[in-house]
Amino acid sequence: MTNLQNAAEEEQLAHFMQRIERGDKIEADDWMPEEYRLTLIRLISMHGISEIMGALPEKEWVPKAPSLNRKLGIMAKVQDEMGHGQLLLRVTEDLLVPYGKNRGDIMQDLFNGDLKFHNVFHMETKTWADAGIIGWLVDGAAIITQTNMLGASYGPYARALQRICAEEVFHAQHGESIIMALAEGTDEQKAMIQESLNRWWEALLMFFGPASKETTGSSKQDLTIKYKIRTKTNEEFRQLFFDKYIPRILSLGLTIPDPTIRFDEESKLWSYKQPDWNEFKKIIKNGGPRSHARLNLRRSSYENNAWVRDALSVKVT
Ligand SMILES: CC(C)(COP(=O)(O)OP(=O)(O)OC[C@H]1O[C@@H](n2cnc3c(N)ncnc32)[C@H](O)[C@@H]1OP(=O)(O)O)[C@@H](O)C(=O)NCCC(=O)NCCSC(=O)Cc1ccccc1
Repeated sequence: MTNLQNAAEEEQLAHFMQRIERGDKIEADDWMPEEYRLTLIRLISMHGISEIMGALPEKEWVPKAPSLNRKLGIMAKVQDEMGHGQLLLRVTEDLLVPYGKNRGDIMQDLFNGDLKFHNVFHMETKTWADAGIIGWLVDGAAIITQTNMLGASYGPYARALQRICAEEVFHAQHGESIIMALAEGTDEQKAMIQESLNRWWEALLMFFGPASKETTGSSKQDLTIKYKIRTKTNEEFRQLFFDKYIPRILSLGLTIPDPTIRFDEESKLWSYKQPDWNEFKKIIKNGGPRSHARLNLRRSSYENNAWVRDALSVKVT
């Protein structure tokens, strides 16, 4: 590369960073550095595919919901999550244009194990309380990370998140309503929530990702903050989750399954028992209790529906 080309590229990059600094929205066909494009592809494809895989744990409870109203509610939620996934895969597809890849390739990356989905969706849903905990606390956690990105520098993602976040608020209310009904129920129902919370607690802490790269060997937090895709670190998100949900959990008479957890008045931070990050690494490499079953289900429904994609892609002359 000549000195002239180098200088032109540096100027282009400086101009891009000025746009980021002054809060411009970057659009799909604007020039962007490859690092920015790859950061977005990694984040949004994982988010999108997690929404799709995230519909499966609750889908298992559609036939077993305890009333018709609950069945309608959980079915609507499952549909919404699949819709979020489709929307986000479309946003990713535009970013993939220079690499000649599309949504089908993202799905293949999932099946090949090259694309991860969020740790919580590898877990079992053993009881109806699990359906409530997912809506109340997993969606609650998702609202914390996703509302932080409503102002993201990448316009198409920020706009998609407006709709997604609005719907996630309904999902959290749906989950809260399941939990409130159980909390006002029999001793057995109350025990069911506590047992579910005990099993989900570690997964909920892991949801926000490790605090630093020492845990997994890599962290993209600095990049997403540098490019103003988000403003807070993984640990700041986890602390916001504690601030919001610990008082609510305790007010229902439940116990946090961590006897060491406490709020430090001086630092204004919660100290808590770290989840098992080695287990986290295993789960996100598709070694969780339901990873294979859910991937198999996704693969077979993708294959069974191939005829619909084929029919839609036929050009009528
Ligand atoms: C903040 C964070 C969660 C993590 O920050 P990052 O910058 O991504 O991570 P960082 O670089 O610090 O980590 C180092 C390494 O660890 C990986 N890793 C980290 N955490 C996880 C994890 N939890 N699970 C698995 N892997 C994780 C990470 O990829 C990286 O791996 P690499 O080295 O690249 O191979 C971010 O992904 C985010 O905001 N995402 C957008 C929102 C979103 O996706 N929402 C969730 C889905 S929607 C939802 O829930 C709604 C719903 C509810 C109910 C039912 C259905 C649907």
